[in-house]
Amino acid sequence: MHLLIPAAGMGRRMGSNRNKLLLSLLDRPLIAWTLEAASASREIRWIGLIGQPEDWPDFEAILAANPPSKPVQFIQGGSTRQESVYNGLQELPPEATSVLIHDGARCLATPDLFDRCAESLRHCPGLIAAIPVKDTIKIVGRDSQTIEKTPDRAQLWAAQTPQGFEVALLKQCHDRGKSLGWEVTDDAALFEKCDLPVQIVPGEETNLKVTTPMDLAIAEFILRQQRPELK
Ligand SMILES: Nc1ccn([C@@H]2O[C@H](COP(=O)(O)OP(=O)(O)OP(=O)(O)O)[C@@H](O)[C@H]2O)c(=O)n1
Ligand SMILES: C[C@](O)(CO)[C@H](O)COP(=O)(O)O
Repeated sequence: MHLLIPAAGMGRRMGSNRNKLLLSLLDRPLIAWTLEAASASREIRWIGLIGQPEDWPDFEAILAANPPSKPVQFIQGGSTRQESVYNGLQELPPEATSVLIHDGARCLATPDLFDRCAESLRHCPGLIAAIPVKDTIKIVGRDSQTIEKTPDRAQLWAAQTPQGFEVALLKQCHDRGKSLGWEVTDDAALFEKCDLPVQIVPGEETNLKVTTPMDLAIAEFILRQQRPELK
């Protein structure tokens, strides 16, 4: 299985002046944890690491400190996550028929989650890891003040990554999105817009996306629970 890791963001919501994936989480840069989990997955055979060229020397140093058990190719990122994944798809080796896409910022995903997604992708054209929403969610008017409605929680799932797709279909969806100016925050949304089915794979409650400084503190807490030897 081929894996693309979008890692070309800035981390504006982190308030950082550099890519948040290079910030420290315990004793290592955040992206090192993501790479370690992908490397430990039995199913992943090749990793495309999508980044901004100014971060490549840091990525090289991270890989040199913990050499992964599979090839890693650097791919130039775009100005949005959507563009970065588009670039990644163009650089997949020709033999890649299916692909998993996993945010570099979801650094607590386990090797087992990668393996379960890869296995499920043998039986469907598109999937995402997701978990049922715990909160009651309100749809609020554009004034950000008044509730318009309360959707049925039984139908609400929080989207995570990995997300996985047949490469040919995902490329078609990205091409269509690009030509029609669609702006989406995940790849499943492109599949949905093209009326293609996306299956749910049970995600992990601990598979948070490190977006804000508070997420970084929570990720550190979870990592200490998962890896008691690091305490
Ligand atoms: N141009 C971009 C923007 C984002 N990403 C990646 O997409 C994932 C999810 O994005 P997000 O958490 O929003 O990261 P940032 O864009 O860095 O954060 P922010 O939106 O706060 O600036 C991250 O692994 C990020 O590196 C990317 O590859 N290319
Ligand atoms: C792909 C994703 O992680 C699923 O939860 C998320 O949509 C990324 O979006 P963001 O807007 O970059 O946080």
